[in-house]
Amino acid sequence: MNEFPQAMTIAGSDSDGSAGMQADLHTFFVQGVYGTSVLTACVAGNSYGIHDQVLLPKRFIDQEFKDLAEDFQIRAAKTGMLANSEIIEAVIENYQKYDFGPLVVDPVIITKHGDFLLDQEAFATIKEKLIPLATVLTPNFFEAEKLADMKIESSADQIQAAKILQDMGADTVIVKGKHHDDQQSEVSDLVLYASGKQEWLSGPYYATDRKNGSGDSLSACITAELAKGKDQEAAIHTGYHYVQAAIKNELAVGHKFGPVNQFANLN
Ligand SMILES: Nc1ncnc2c1ncn2[C@@H]1O[C@H](COP(=O)(O)OP(=O)(O)O)[C@@H](O)[C@H]1O
Ligand SMILES: Cc1ncc(COP(=O)(O)OP(=O)(O)O)c(N)n1
Repeated sequence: MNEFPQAMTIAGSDSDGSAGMQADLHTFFVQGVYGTSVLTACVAGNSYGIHDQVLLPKRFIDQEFKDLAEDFQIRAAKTGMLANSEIIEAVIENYQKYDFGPLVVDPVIITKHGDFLLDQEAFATIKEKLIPLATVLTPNFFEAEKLADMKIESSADQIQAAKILQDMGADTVIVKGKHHDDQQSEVSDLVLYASGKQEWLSGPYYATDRKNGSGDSLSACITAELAKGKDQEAAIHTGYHYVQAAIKNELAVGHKFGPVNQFANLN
């Protein structure tokens, strides 16, 4: 009993299944990990965009954590959409109360199509209270700019932002590369490990409209691998290759901006 690897996503539901909790649970499944979930918010949307959001009350979030803590042996967890300071504080309080293993923090601020999923007033709470709990922090370049309070225009800036975020208390920081220019040939993510070791994970730039949920899939795959007992470096490498395959092998669902293809990683 209870030996099967179990992980937890603390995130919002994205109704079109491309990102958020759905992407996390798809990824856990594909990676052979049992997925549990603490739902923070519900987002109504489809491949054309997001059209409404509803946030869940703290008492319900507290109950979700309590129920999972009492019954499951969760070995790793990740955060996604946390919406505002009240929800972030509730997540931190519960995370510190129970033992859910290492925490992957995906500091979701905005989707790649410009919809905000976090109130601006919550940036300080993420920086001061959530980042210090992160085993692995996975900002995209925009989130890294906001949280490190600097512009990222070069590889040196990517490293500098990672150092600033590590100084806030995260163990390992992945500052994901820019990918917004159809003229670019490569995308490079920078990993700054707790030891100080730096590693560039680079691959081809894919000019596709089917990459919703790329960031969630990366952080969820790292979480799944940590839940299986993999070390950070191995978990990050697996996560990176998982997302590369999911972007490269397009999946035709939805009519506009589709999801990355989690099925590409099924054996
Ligand atoms: N067009 C692309 N071509 C190649 N890799 C990409 C592309 N878009 C995203 N990635 C990769 O997907 C992963 C998630 O990054 P990103 O999309 O920036 O996260 P987020 O969804 O949080 O914005 C990273 O490893 C990044 O390098
Ligand atoms: C409910 C919900 N949570 C998170 C996201 C954003 O997902 P992410 O993978 O970080 O970014 P995109 O690649 O989808 O922009 C979301 N859309 N919905």
